[in-house]
Amino acid sequence: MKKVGLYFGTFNPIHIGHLVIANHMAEFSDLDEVWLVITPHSPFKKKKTLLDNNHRYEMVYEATKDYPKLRPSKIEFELPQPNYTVNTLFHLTEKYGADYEFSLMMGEDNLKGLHKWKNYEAILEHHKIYVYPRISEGETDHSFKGHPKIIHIDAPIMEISSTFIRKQHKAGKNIRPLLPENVWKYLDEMNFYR
Ligand SMILES: Nc1ncnc2c1ncn2[C@@H]1O[C@H](COP(=O)(O)OP(=O)(O)OP(=O)(O)O)[C@@H](O)[C@H]1O
Ligand SMILES: O=C(O)c1ccc[n+]([C@@H]2O[C@H](COP(=O)([O-])O)[C@@H](O)[C@H]2O)c1
Repeated sequence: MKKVGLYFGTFNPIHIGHLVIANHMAEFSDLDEVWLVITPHSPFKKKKTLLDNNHRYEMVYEATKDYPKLRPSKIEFELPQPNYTVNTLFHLTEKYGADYEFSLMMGEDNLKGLHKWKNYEAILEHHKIYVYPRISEGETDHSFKGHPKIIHIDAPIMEISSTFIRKQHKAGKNIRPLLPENVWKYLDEMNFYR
């Protein structure tokens, strides 16, 4: 059974911070593959500046096509919105559970908010969570400290965000090195975030 790490995000757009983390997890943990799941509508985020699902998918596809262990996933496109991760995990397990063991991947920042996620107890009961370091404020809930299903992986810290990229690109700054080259080309040709 293949071990798959699910990396959920809006990827608006995907940047090298995402790619470094996804590759690090695929190479340096016991995961066999990482699937980057493009979320149409993240529960705590406004949809305002969000690019169309298929454009975000296309950029994730372009970023990962030369990496055999990384795969873009459209699975949430057909599920109800906002997209609660517990529903997606249930759906994926029903569909592919015979061949794949699914775990979650998230930064330490997101772990600090996990107790606010829908049915997070059910998520932890059935799945492992791989956590990478991220600079952030606040404390991790004490029940998550030393939790047997929460696995810390020491990946590099890259403080880049899609918000920064969108904003600075709009302001006419050169943000090209922060994006995989194919993603930059697509974004530039399509005139996104202008
Ligand atoms: N530079 C980074 N290093 C590690 N993890 C990141 C980085 N940027 C985002 N993430 C994490 O990757 C996941 C997917 O990222 P997502 O596209 O949703 O966020 P983002 O890049 O912070 O976007 P935005 O700025 O639009 O909110 C999230 O869990 C987010 O916390
Ligand atoms: O299921 C939930 O309640 C839930 C709440 C917040 C976030 N998530 C997932 O976490 C991913 C990253 O969230 P965000 O807001 O940091 O982009 C997002 O794409 C969702 O899939 C899930």
